[in-house]
Amino acid sequence: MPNQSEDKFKHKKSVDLTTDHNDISHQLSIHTRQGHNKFWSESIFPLILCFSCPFFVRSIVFICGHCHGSIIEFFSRLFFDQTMTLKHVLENFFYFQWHWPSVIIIISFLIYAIVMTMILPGEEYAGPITDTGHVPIYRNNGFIYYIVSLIIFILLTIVLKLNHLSPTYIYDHWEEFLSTVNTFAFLLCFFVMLKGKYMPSTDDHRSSSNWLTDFYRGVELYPRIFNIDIKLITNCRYGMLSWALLSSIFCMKTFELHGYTDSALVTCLLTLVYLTKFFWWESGYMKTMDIIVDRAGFYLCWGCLVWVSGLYTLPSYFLVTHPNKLGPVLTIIILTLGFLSIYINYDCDQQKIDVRSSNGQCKVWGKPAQIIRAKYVLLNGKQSESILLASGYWAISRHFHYIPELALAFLWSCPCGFHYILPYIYFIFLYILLMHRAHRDDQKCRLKYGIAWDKYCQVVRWKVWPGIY
Ligand SMILES: NC(=O)C1=CN([C@@H]2O[C@H](COP(=O)(O)OP(=O)(O)OC[C@H]3O[C@@H](n4cnc5c(N)ncnc54)[C@H](OP(=O)(O)O)[C@@H]3O)[C@@H](O)[C@H]2O)C=CC1
Ligand SMILES: CC(C)CCC[C@@H](C)[C@H]1CC[C@H]2C3=CC=C4C[C@@H](O)CC[C@]4(C)[C@H]3CC[C@]12C
Repeated sequence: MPNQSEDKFKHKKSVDLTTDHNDISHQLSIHTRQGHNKFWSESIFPLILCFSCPFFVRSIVFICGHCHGSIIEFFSRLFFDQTMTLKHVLENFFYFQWHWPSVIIIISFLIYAIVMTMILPGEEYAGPITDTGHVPIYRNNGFIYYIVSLIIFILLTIVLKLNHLSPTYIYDHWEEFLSTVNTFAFLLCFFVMLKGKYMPSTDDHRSSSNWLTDFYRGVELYPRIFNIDIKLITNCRYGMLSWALLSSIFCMKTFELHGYTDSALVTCLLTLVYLTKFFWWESGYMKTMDIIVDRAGFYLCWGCLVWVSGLYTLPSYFLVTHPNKLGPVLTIIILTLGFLSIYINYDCDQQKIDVRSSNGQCKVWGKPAQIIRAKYVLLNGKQSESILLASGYWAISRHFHYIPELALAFLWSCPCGFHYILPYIYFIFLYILLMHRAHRDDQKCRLKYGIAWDKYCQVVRWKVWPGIY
């Protein structure tokens, strides 16, 4: 049920589409909250997250490396073991380090990502028009970038092996590596914030007097330096590729230590196929909430550099020290269900893209697409129209695509077994993130489309889980 404050905006004719979810909640808060609540959401909340997230990622690695993957052991050592005091933990955990080999790897990787993004061929495509009338232009070379990068990685691994070296060096120095990425990511976010405040690339920016808010949420929607799109680099070209490479490196390390291990292979394969799907659909990703709604700040940039490296790779990382034997039957079952989840998730995103690119003149599951034409007004007064698909997956629930996404996260974590909760932290995080995202997206669409969205909600009642939520 929409709440009262949402109702106020239901028939709002003009919606600031440059705003993000935080701005939407900000608009709502004008009507519902008092100043001291704003102080919490704009100062205390970002401050807590900027401190606790790095600490959280670091703790997870520490638990894997020093507490046998057991959260209970971590806390019992913390409270009852004299050799590990809270002071020791905090000293080690606030980790702004420069580990020089890691610095070289990170900078080289970043330069590689930027150069390849610039030189690889691909047709130009446009992102959605912003409220200020800006149309971001990208080159569609994500998939070729991913494939070329994997080939280079394989060749590099062979060369390193011939010289008695291995990319698993990164696993061996994972704590230093992650600390260095963390330092680097904080510096980058600070730089991106300053750039947004003093030299914004487009008019789609929102700066406040509160630097904490600006640091956490970001200032610019489409920051570019020498025409290089920062969000494309951090989210896709660095973030997603590093996820694929790190999962491969952790799988290689498991093989180095324990020989062939089916559990590590299953997790790695599912991750690689999922990320292949991601890069295939990258131009679709550049039209999602992360890009058109969320600005470049700590949440997105630090998240894609550190949170993804530390938390999204956790099942593969955990398997290095906790390998399992699945056997051929379980291997085949998990792989089949995993590939099916990836396919359904992709198909669902694709249905939406197809219906919009054909202006509603396409078939969905063999029948003419059921659509709702939703009008909205940009801040500059111009009227625009979008198509809402009300058949296929989009008739089952309004965010049905999150279900296969969650199923997959569970499937690539379950080779870790069920003795420890740690490898499921990604799954738990994703569950919370997606349920909250479904809510945020509903708010955003209601503000944008008004009655048309309500009409869609009447046809499709459920947010995510049919019959439940
Ligand atoms: N692993 C991870 O950490 C995460 C993965 N994901 C994955 O990323 C992908 C994209 O997800 P996400 O960014 O959340 O969502 P999307 O941005 O792709 O989808 C939501 C948007 O689609 C449009 N829309 C909503 N309903 C309809 C409809 N019925 N017909 C047509 N368009 C509609 C609206 O945008 P508009 O303004 O254009 O109308 C809405 O804001 C998914 O596959 C998801 O599973 C997502 C989050 C986290
Ligand atoms: C507490 C935090 C600092 C949280 C940071 C969260 C971000 C790192 C993630 C938020 C949304 C995530 C993503 C959205 C959609 C995606 C498409 C999918 O196909 C691949 C993954 C991803 C790009 C994913 C990546 C991490 C987030 C940006």
